[in-house]
Order: sequence, then C-alpha cells, then structure tokens
Amino acid sequence: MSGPTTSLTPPADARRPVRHPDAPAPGELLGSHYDRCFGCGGEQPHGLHLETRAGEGVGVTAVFTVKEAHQGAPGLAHGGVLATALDETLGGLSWLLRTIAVTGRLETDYVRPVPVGTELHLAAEVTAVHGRKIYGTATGRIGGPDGPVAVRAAALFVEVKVDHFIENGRDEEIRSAMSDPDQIKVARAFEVNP
Ligand SMILES: CCCCCCCC/C=C\CCCCCCCC(=O)SCCNC(=O)CCNC(=O)[C@H](O)C(C)(C)COP(=O)(O)OP(=O)(O)OC[C@H]1O[C@@H](n2cnc3c(N)ncnc32)[C@H](O)[C@@H]1OP(=O)(O)O
Repeated sequence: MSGPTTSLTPPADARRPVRHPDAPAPGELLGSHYDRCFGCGGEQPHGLHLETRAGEGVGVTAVFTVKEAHQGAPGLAHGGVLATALDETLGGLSWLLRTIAVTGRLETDYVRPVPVGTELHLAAEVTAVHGRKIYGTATGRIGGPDGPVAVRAAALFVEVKVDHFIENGRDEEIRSAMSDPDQIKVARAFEVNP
C-alpha cells in the first residue's frame, strides 16, 4: 500500500497539547467558522447546524439534533452524517489551539443506531501534537452528555495556512468569503498564532 501511514497512534516524541492562552473560555460558544459549512453553518438549510462550545483543557463539546434530512435508513441517521458530526466537532478544536487544521484521517466506530430526533452530545479532545500533526478523539452520546455512546472517532488533523483554502477553494465562494468582514475576522483570529 502506498501513501501516508495509517496509524493514528502519536509517535513517541509527540508533545502534549497546550490550550492557547487566548482560547475561548470553557462553556463559550465557538460560532461557525463559515456560514455555509455543512457541519456548522447557519446558511446551510440541510446542514447539521452543530453548536460547539469550548470545554476544559484542549477539548470541546457540541450538540447535533438529527433531522429528517439526515437519514440513511428509515428513521435513522446516515453514517456519513454522523462522521460529519464527529469531524466538525474535532474541527472545533482549532479554536482551542488557535491553529487552522484540516482532517487528514478519520476513523469512525458506529456503536449503536441513532434515530431521527436524537440529540447527539459530542465531545472531542486533542490527545497529542507532533509537528503539523494534531491527534484527537471524539465521542457522540445519545440524549445527553452522559448518555450511551453511539459513535466514536479517532482522527489526525494537519495544520494548514489560510492559503490552503484560497488556493484550493472554488473562485466564486473564495471571492465571496474574502469580501465578508466576518469571515476575514475568523481567518485573522487563527493567523495570529504566536
Ligand atoms: C478567505 C477564506 C478564509 C477561510 C478560512 C477560514 C478559517 C477556517 C477555520 C477553520 C477550518 C476548519 C474546517 C473544519 C471542517 C471540519 C474538518 C474537515 O472536514 S476539513 C476537510 C477535509 N480534509 C481535507 O480536505 C484535507 C485534504 N488533504 C490535504 O489538503 C492534504 O493531504 C493535507 C493538508 C492533509 C496534508 O498535505 P501536506 O502536503 O500539507 O502535508 P503532508 O506532508 O502530506 O502531511 C503532513 C504530515 O501529516 C501526515 N499525514 C497526512 N495525511 C495523513 C493521513 N491521511 N494519515 C496519516 N498521516 C497523514 C504526513 O505523513 C506528514 O507526516 P510527517 O510530518 O511526515 O510525520
């Protein structure tokens, strides 16, 4: 097999994650990083509308209410949508590190089915950092923060610069994002990364 290693185990010389001194306070709502994001954007009608809050340490929590548009089998959430919820929650960890990062690898365990109408309570944390590689885990629980685990993920995110989006995104959306002062503010919040 070619390509990068499939291991999600941090190397022995990985460092412990450090919460950025300017990270949002525990409990603070993080807000959307892009209003048309399928995971968290308010302008994406069938999106997940995930609401993510800063947690303790280098962690976040989020709530996703499974809607009719998120079905795979009748009355049950689609597995890809649940992976999106885990991915988006892990993406929220960027705010705690003040580092922009994108998903390199995401491994998902589906432990129990998730009916439409469920409030899925998600939690994610950074477990280790090695160079540009950020390792994390996430869980989604049914009905409440202490409910039964329905989904679990382990992931590797890779740090990127804002240029990653400008160089790779479709012109139309990039131009629109770059002329939106709120979007520029979000991008700047990450660029100041001492
Ligand atoms: C004006 C506009 C402004 C807008 C900006 C607003 C701010 C936005 C804020 C926050 C955004 C957060 C968004 C959250 C949304 C949820 C998260 C997602 O869904 S993200 C989308 C899905 N993911 C992708 O589309 C990545 C596609 N892949 C890539 O672009 C590249 O492959 C990338 C960046 C991941 C790596 O490419 P390389 O060329 O930069 O780096 P290399 O050297 O290949 O990798 C670096 C290290 O990582 C390992 N690595 C990379 N991929 C791996 C993999 N799949 N498995 C294991 N290791 C991997 C490599 O082995 C290497 O490790 P060694 O440093 O050598 O030890």
